[in-house]
Amino acid sequence: AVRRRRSRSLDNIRGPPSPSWLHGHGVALTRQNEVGELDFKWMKEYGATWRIGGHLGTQQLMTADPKALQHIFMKSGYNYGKRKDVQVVTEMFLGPGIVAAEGDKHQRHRKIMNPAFSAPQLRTFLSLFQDIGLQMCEKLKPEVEENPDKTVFINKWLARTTLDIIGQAAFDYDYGGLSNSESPLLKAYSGLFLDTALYPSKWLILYRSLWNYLPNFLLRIVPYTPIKAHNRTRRTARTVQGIGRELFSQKTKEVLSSGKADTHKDVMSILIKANSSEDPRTQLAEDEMIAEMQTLTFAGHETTASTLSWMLYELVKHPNYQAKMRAEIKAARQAMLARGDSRFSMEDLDSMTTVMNAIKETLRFHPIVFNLQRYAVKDDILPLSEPIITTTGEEIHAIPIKAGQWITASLAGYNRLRSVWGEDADEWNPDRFLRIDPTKQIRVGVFGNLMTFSAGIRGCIGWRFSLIEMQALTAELLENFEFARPKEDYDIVRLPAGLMIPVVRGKLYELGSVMPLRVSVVQ
Ligand code: HEM
Repeated sequence: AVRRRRSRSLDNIRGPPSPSWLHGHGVALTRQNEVGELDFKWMKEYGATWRIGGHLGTQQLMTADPKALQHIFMKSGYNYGKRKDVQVVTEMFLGPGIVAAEGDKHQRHRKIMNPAFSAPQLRTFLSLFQDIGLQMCEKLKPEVEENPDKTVFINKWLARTTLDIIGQAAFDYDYGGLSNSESPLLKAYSGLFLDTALYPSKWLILYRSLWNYLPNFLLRIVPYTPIKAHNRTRRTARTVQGIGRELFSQKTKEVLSSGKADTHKDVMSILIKANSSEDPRTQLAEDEMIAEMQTLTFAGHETTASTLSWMLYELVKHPNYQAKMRAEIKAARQAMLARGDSRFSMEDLDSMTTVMNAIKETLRFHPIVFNLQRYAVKDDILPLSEPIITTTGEEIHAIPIKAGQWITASLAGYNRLRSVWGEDADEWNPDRFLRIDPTKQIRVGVFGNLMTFSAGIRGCIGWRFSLIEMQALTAELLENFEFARPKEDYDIVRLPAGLMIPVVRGKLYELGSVMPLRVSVVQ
């Protein structure tokens, strides 16, 4: 820590004064009234890159700059690593899988997982997404028909739906999200972010920062510190692991028994096949494979459900756009029926421009992963596309970075840059994608020049899965239902709880994370 303090290299970068020597801005960032509140404020004051206070008087760089993000995530390989505290917390949640792995180890995980996430493979899941989407509609319909004024917590319905989708697509297994309200997984995940990641205490924040200075053998012990958030995390992880272990041994037997290998198309079977044909020295171990299942279950459901919830929230605020999307879906349905098909093909869904733009705009405006933490593995020069003015009044286009420097990538900030998204970047307006020319933007991210799925070798492996799922579910939802403001006047805020979660202002402890909407059946 002393060495890091001495090697401060950001003295000439402007930024807000640190509110505390002990915590820096660590506490303030977790206490924002809304996700992005501080990022947007600081961007207005200092430009797209600025300095914030770290723990024990250290400095951190925060950036939303396109070129800087491209450099960190897409051009530097593993030179900007995940911090140890982030790795340990991730491993507590998800086990020793792809998200916690670093360097060569990560490459090994990614190599085994990549084949299961190719575009042709994912397209085969479309009819599954549509089936489960329809099941959700069939279950929701009687509830809203019976009581048209009923307020529906749509995020809960979507989470149950996406849990079933990931269960079937990834493991050919029914998690019972829609059919069983007592589903052990639903129970384990319910309220998880509120219990483990919202408003961590000052001491927990500091304690975790200090993990970065501990030797690896001690890092194996810290998750067992008897802290409520850690206990809850490990309990949830144990439940998911238990199911994963059973499924894994069953699947391994099925897939590796002769003659059955090619009949299984779920992600896990593909992974087991890919792993078995690897050189034994680079194969994933059983606990790593089980961690992959934990990861897919966790990363593969709440993320998509949450993004869809935010899209419906915006569609309630923009009823004309909602009507435009419904008309587009209906027209596509008629064309599809006229040619003798009974289901939308991937081409049909891809041709729905207003739907796709609403999804893209929601990913931009409401990035559920709103920032990512990294540290510089070695000295470097960080290039900027948006030059900044230093404390001495000089304009600079690059920042020297010392090895060990902590950097926070503001995904929420980048997604609101006026230079990239236009003067109306602070408004939800899907039509911006009709006017934006992506070839004139600096290329970042894996999709639509957005940073929401991150980028490069550690970018979201499931982005295409999620996109097809959102396209299919949106078509089903909007064709069947209309979404409007609930009778009660709810003020929704975006709280930082690891992921960005929707909460009714003033009702956090009463309702938990909810997205209340009025839902009626389209006549
Ligand atoms: C709207 C939906 C989603 C969003 C916004 C999202 C976002 C992200 C982000 C920002 C990362 C980088 C995390 C980091 O560097 O620490 C990531 C990684 C990952 N995501 Fe997603 N994700 C979504 C859906 C999914 C789905 C559906 C799956 C699986 C089916 C998935 C699986 C993963 C995995 C396995 C990683 C780790 C990749 C690696 O480290 O190489 N995600 N995601």
